[in-house]
Amino acid sequence: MAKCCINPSILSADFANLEAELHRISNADAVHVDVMDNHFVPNLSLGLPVVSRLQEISPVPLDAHLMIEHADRWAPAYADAGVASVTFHAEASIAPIKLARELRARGAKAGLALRPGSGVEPFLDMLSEIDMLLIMTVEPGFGGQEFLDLTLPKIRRARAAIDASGLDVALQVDGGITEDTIWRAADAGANVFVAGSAVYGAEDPAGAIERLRASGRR
Ligand SMILES: O=C(CO)[C@@H](O)[C@H](O)COP(=O)(O)O
Repeated sequence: MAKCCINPSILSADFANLEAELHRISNADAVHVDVMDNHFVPNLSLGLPVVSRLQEISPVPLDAHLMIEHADRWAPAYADAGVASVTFHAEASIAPIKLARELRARGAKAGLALRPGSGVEPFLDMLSEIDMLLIMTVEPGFGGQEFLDLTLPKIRRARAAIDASGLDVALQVDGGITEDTIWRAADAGANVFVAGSAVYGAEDPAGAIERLRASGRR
């Protein structure tokens, strides 16, 4: 695998010491920021003002995952805040191609996310409009869940379509990623991995990132 990017999810971090927590994972490729609105998912996390502040203090680029309704309305502001990669849910967007173009026009990479139960096929014709496809490997909303094996065939189909397209689209997976599951997602074709509990639950988050990389490349 050419790439095995690990993006720790700050949902699992100690929010009281966020700046210190961010510096403990400075060997990560990006930090995955879970934005939840308590409507699209049954959980509430943080919003644009906090993400903007994180943007200022993070030693690595931000990878914002918007688990929010009305993505078309709210996502562009995250690109304007300088977030490197902004991922919105296909299920929360009325015009995903238009939104992806808008994010890119504002200088961000555009990501499209799918819930475990959403098919990938309806979105394969927009691969040229996005920089990353995120296949959720748990039901979005909470950290600490079990990796859903039923998502593996979808990851394989997405990988085949990306390879056939010849486009440089990252394939991200998020949820239940551990040293035991990362290699299976990698084997199916994922190359960007979000890990919350496996990183922040470890005594040495930087070491956990390296162990995940090694397992993802095996
Ligand atoms: O967005 C989500 C869940 O909605 C994920 O980013 C999780 O926060 C990842 O945490 P772990 O499953 O790795 O503990």
